[in-house]
This record gives sequence, structure tokens and C-alpha cells, in this order.
Amino acid sequence: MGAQGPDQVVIVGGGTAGWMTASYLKAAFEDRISITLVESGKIGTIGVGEATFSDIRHFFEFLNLREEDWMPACNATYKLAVRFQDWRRPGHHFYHPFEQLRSVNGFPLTDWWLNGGPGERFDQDCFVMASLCDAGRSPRYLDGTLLDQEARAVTDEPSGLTMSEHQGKTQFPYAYHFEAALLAKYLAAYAVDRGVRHIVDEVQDVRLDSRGWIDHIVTKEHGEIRGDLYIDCTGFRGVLLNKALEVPFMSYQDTLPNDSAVALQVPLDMKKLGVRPYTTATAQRAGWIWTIPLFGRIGTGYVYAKDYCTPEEAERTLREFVGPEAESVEANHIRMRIGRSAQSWKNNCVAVGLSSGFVEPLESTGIFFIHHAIEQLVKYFPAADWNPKTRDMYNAAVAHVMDGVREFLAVHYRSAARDDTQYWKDAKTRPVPDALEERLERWKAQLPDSENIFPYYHGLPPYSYMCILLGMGGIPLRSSPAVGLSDDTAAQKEFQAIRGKAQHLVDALPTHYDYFAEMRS
Ligand SMILES: Cc1cc2nc3c(=O)[nH]c(=O)nc-3n(C[C@H](O)[C@H](O)[C@H](O)COP(=O)(O)OP(=O)(O)OC[C@H]3O[C@@H](n4cnc5c(N)ncnc54)[C@H](O)[C@@H]3O)c2cc1C
Ligand SMILES: N[C@H](Cc1c[nH]c2cc(Cl)ccc12)C(=O)O
Repeated sequence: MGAQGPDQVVIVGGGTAGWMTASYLKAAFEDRISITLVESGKIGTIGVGEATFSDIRHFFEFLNLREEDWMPACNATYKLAVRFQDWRRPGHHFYHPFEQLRSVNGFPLTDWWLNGGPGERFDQDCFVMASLCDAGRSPRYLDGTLLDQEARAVTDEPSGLTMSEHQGKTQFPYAYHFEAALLAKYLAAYAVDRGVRHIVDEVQDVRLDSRGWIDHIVTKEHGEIRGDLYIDCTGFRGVLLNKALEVPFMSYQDTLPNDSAVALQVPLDMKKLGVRPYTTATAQRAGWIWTIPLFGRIGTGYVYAKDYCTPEEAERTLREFVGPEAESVEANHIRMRIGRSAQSWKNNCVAVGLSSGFVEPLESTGIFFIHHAIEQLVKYFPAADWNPKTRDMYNAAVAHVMDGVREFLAVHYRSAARDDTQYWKDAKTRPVPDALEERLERWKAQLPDSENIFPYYHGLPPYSYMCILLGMGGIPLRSSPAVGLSDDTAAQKEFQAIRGKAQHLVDALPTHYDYFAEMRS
């Protein structure tokens, strides 16, 4: 241990979590800490074709990586929104976009929309992005400039802030789709280049000292490896935190029953078919199917609850959904551990990634959890005295993010109007996390705002809740009485401005495919 505190870091696990952690810590502390990353050559990583939050750009900025560097290496594309298909009824869709919701006279535009919007679709009337998604547009022009002046101003946002410090200040217009396994490979090269020691071997034992702290790990071929701080990135196995240190795992399954997935990677002729600029979540009889457009193929999979659907049935449904292109592609069946570790940091061990916690990928939060955990780890990095208050603050921040996202996901199922199978009928009566029942009652009287959503930072702004409630259609909502009593001229002007801007951008922007074809040429 150095005079400042722990400076020998051992990371176990070489998936996205392991390499994101190694590269970020190297960028933060350079050679003032030493990092060893041990990963098994036999135990595979999870990588299905992932979607992200827009905040991940801060991760790449921190590492000084530009889109032109990392995106082609990871088959990455842009994500302007999540498209929810068939959650209200077959044929219906709406978007949850990356776009700040406008306000008029102190009320969100959605409130004015409920009182008498110009059209049937709140997403198209209140957000420009919905039209860009429907039209398959890129958020950047071929020369790389961002879609409009307003968004360009976002790139001048203050640097050096953590994600939670950025929240509410600006809304960047897009996130990414990429292959997490390729990102891990890309970051491995970045980290090793900067001095991270990489060992391919299996951890067979974790030895504790008399206080119950990790003393060393035992590998199959490289013997004992020692460090001050151990980071558990071993995925659902939780080899260090859950197994060796016996930290219990708190399941979220009473509220979020989906515990299984079957995934396919399907090569497609993108030139012919185009590349959609959004993630699609299509409701199914016992869950939903994700479609994530990558460059050259799609990642797709059925997330389901095994209490309602067998793996064979799920694979059959997925293959029928995708069509003949998937015929020769092998399916990957995955059991998901849904919930979080009771503490993600115990003694000298911090879990990051699936070992810390995971919720089903409906709102693409897995990599956001990792990014948030790493930022918090740097913020609360231990000193020589291992002050337990630092650990407690870290644990609280990580738990809040996961518990908050759990609530947000529960809102999706409770508010979905669809009720054609037992799975969807049960979604209306399934218990929701504490306090959400009361919040739902309040949102029936007044649309969600920052005062009445989950009270701690969890990545989601109030407008995200509005989108889900307005789009899912199963919970009665009303506009504020004050909106009904007010002159709506300014709101109608705003609706018109959105329509005009959307039309202009649809005409001016290239297709999503054309943008990436140009970037790669
Ligand atoms: C179905 C599904 C869909 C998902 N979709 C998304 C999405 O759209 N967006 C998103 O943000 N996230 C998504 N995720 C989550 C995302 O894929 C993971 O958060 C991310 O890949 C990080 O995984 P990880 O590194 O924690 O674990 P893993 O990828 O499982 O890596 C674990 C590592 O630990 C190593 N290991 C394990 N045991 C040992 C041992 N004894 N000795 C040495 N090494 C060991 C393995 O070899 C491996 O390198 C999804 C996850 C699933 C399951
Ligand atoms: N931290 C925010 C979270 C956020 C804001 N709008 C959206 C839309 C979708 Cl589809 C996911 C997350 C968010 C961010 O990532 O910008």
C-alpha cells in the first residue's frame, strides 16, 4: 500500500466491466496506481449487442477517445430513442427519445398536449426526435456537425462533471448501440498500452485474512496474486464479493419477473435495409424482444419470464420474429440474475458490473450502472485509513441508482395497456417497490416532475417517466387544471415549431446508414 492509500489494484474479470474499470482508472490515476487484470480464457463474457445512455460520451471523453476512433472498431451506431412497439396494443408504437421536453408558461408541453394537442401522438407532437426516428435519420450531417444549433451548444457543456452533476443541465441528443465484447477488446488495448498488466487465467480461490479482508487470490497457472484493492468484475458469478465475502444478493424478481433471455446476432445487408437510429422493444406474449441495429448486423433477443414461457418457446418466437436471416445463426440462452448485491463494496472488495447488480435491459442500463460505479469509485477512492464512511457513501449511491431504475422499469409494466395474456394481466397486479404505488396515484393527478419521482439520482429525468406513462396508455392521466384555464396560444405555437423543425431536419439530414457508410469510407 502506498503512503496515499491503496495503490495496487487487482481486477478479476475481462468483460465490459473489467476493461472499462481498468481503462478509466488508468486515465484517472496514470502510473500512480498499478493495475493487474485477471480474466479466465474459458469463462465467456456477456455481449449481445448493447444499447446505452447518452451519458456514456463522458466516459469516452475522459479517456480522450473520439467517435471516429472507437465506433468503427465496435460496429457502433447512434441511438436517438427507444421505440416501444405493441406495448399498448398491436400496431401501436411510441418513442422515449433523448430530447429535453419543452415547457410553456411553467408547464411541460406534455401537460398542454393532454389538454388539446394537435395530433394523436404525444411523442411526435412534443419531440422532434420521434419524426427523425420514423424517417431513419442520422443526428449528424455527413460533415459531422450535429443536427441543430441547440444540440451543438450542448457540446460546449462544462467538462469535468460526473453524470449525476450533468443531470438536468443539458440533454445530449443521442446514445450508442455497439458490441460490448468489441468495446472490451478495444479498451483492453488502451489499458495494456498504458501499463495495465493482463493475465489470462482462472481464479480458483480467494483467501481472506483474519479480519475477513481479501489477502490474495489464487490462480490456476500464475499462483498467488496480491493487491490492496480488489475489483470484482466476474459477472453473474460474483466470485469475490458474493462467493468469497458472502455478501447476499437481493433479488428484484417480485417486481421484475423476467429472468431469462435468448439472443441472436443476425448479419443483414444494411445497405439494402438501412440502419434504424433507435433500439426497438417489441412486446411479446411473455416479455419483449430487443432489436439493436449495429453496423452490419442486428443484435436481437427475447427477454422473458421462465414462469410464463419455456426456453424452446422463446427461441421459436424469436426466430419467427426475425425471419429466414436467422436460420443458420446459433441461439445464446442466458439466465439473468435480477437485483443487486446488498453492498457493492465490502472491506477491500468493490463489485462493478453484473456482479454488483443488473436489471433486465429494457432501458439499456447495464453499461450505465458500470459507468456510474466507476465514477463513484474514483470519487470515493479509499485512503490509507479505509474510512468506512467513504465506503458507505459509495454503497448508497450505487444502491440508489439500481433501486431507482428498478422503479422506472416497474412503471413500464404497470402502465402498459396490453392485457392479452396471463403475463400481461399479472403485470397489472404485481407488487411494485415501496412508495411507487403512492407515486402512481400522484401522477394520475399531476404528471411526474422532479419533486415526485424516485428522490435520488438514478439517471432518469422526469420527462422519461412522462413518456412511458403517456405511451403505455394503461393509466389514466389528466392535464393540470391551470393549463385548462389558461390561454394556449404559446403552447400551440410551440407544437407548430416542433412540427416545422422536424420537417426541416427530416429533409436536411442524411439517413443513418449513409452517415456511417461515410464515416467508414
Ligand atoms: C440479455 C442481456 C442483454 C443486455 N443488454 C444490455 C444493453 O442493451 N445495454 C447495456 O448497457 N447493458 C446490457 N446488458 C448488460 C451488459 O452486457 C453487461 O453489463 C456488460 O457486458 C458487463 O458485463 P460484466 O463485465 O459485468 O460481466 P461478463 O461479461 O459476464 O464478464 C465476466 C468476466 O469475468 C471473468 N470470470 C468469471 N469468473 C472468473 C474466474 N473464476 N476467474 C477469472 N475470471 C473470471 C470472465 O472470464 C469474464 O471475463 C445486457 C445483459 C444481458 C444479460
Ligand atoms: N441520463 C440520461 C437519461 C435519459 C434521458 N433521456 C433518455 C432516453 C432514453 Cl431512451 C434513455 C435514457 C435517457 C441520458 O442518458 O441522457
